[in-house]
Amino acid sequence: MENIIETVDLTKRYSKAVALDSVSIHVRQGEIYGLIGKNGAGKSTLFKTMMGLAPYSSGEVKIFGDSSTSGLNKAHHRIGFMMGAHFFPYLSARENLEYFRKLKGIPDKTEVDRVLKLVEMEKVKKKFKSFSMGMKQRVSIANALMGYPDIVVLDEPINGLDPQGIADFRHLVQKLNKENKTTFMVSSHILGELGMMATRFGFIHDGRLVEEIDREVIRNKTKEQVIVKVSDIEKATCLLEEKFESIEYTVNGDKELVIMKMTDRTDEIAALFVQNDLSLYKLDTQEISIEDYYLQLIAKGGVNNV
Ligand SMILES: Nc1ncnc2c1ncn2[C@@H]1O[C@H](COP(=O)(O)OP(=O)(O)OP(=O)(O)O)[C@@H](O)[C@H]1O
Repeated sequence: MENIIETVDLTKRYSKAVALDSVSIHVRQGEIYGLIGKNGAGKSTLFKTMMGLAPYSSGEVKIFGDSSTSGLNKAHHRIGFMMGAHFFPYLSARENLEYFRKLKGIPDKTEVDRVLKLVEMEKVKKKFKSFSMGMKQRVSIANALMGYPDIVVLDEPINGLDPQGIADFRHLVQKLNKENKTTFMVSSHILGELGMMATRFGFIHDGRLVEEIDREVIRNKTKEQVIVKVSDIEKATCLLEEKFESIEYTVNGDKELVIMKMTDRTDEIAALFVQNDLSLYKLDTQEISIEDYYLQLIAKGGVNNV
């Protein structure tokens, strides 16, 4: 698959802070790319530099394979972008979107109705200022979808949505991705929700992209853990290292071991501990959540052997 958005060693410094530190992302055509990071990780800065709204200190931004200023200007017109929900307070959703339709030069007058229906806001008549946070987000998402953009970039679109709104949003993104082949790039600090939606992830932490990974690859990696609770963790790890060459494990607390890629050898592990007089309180295989995967990744500074 072709990279539709790419950054090469993109670095952005504010006077003191390094907001982006040599970030190289690769968003491929047709995917739903989840950009995951805590508050302050650099997600908004990445979007702003990608969209030409903030200058960067060094590196390169390429959209549709073009990094020239004129190429990027053209590309930005093919991207629906949402960052916050900033609209005229005394206008309705329809009036606000009508304003942006004209501003964006979209000739089709039915477009406002189409996108309002997509976010289930077509019947709302009241003014923007009296909207709930979730309604504001919906209008903002609708605005990004106007004009059938090839790429839709959404900065924290889930913020303020209730659980039903989050589920609706997920279905909408998946539907547009499938039916219109729209590429999505969506950021969030709530990984659980994007975990159910994105086909690929970029994990960003302290301005660095720590990993880019397909959902399927994470799924395979997170399937293979054996969780062991045992009376003497130190002895258990010594036994494991003696018996199994290049075993990978982490220790949770003082009594739980998480052993990677050994789900087919649980009998041997149990026998090893019992024969060496260890009390085995638990031996289980489990799939870890993408959230746990991410937390482990961050804890290890970006190298995950899960
Ligand atoms: N205009 C600015 N001037 C100085 N520092 C800034 C500015 N904008 C962002 N930063 C800093 O850059 C870093 C990245 O911020 P950014 O807003 O991109 O993070 P984020 O991942 O989008 O988080 P959030 O979800 O909280 O917005 C932070 O340390 C932030 O304080």
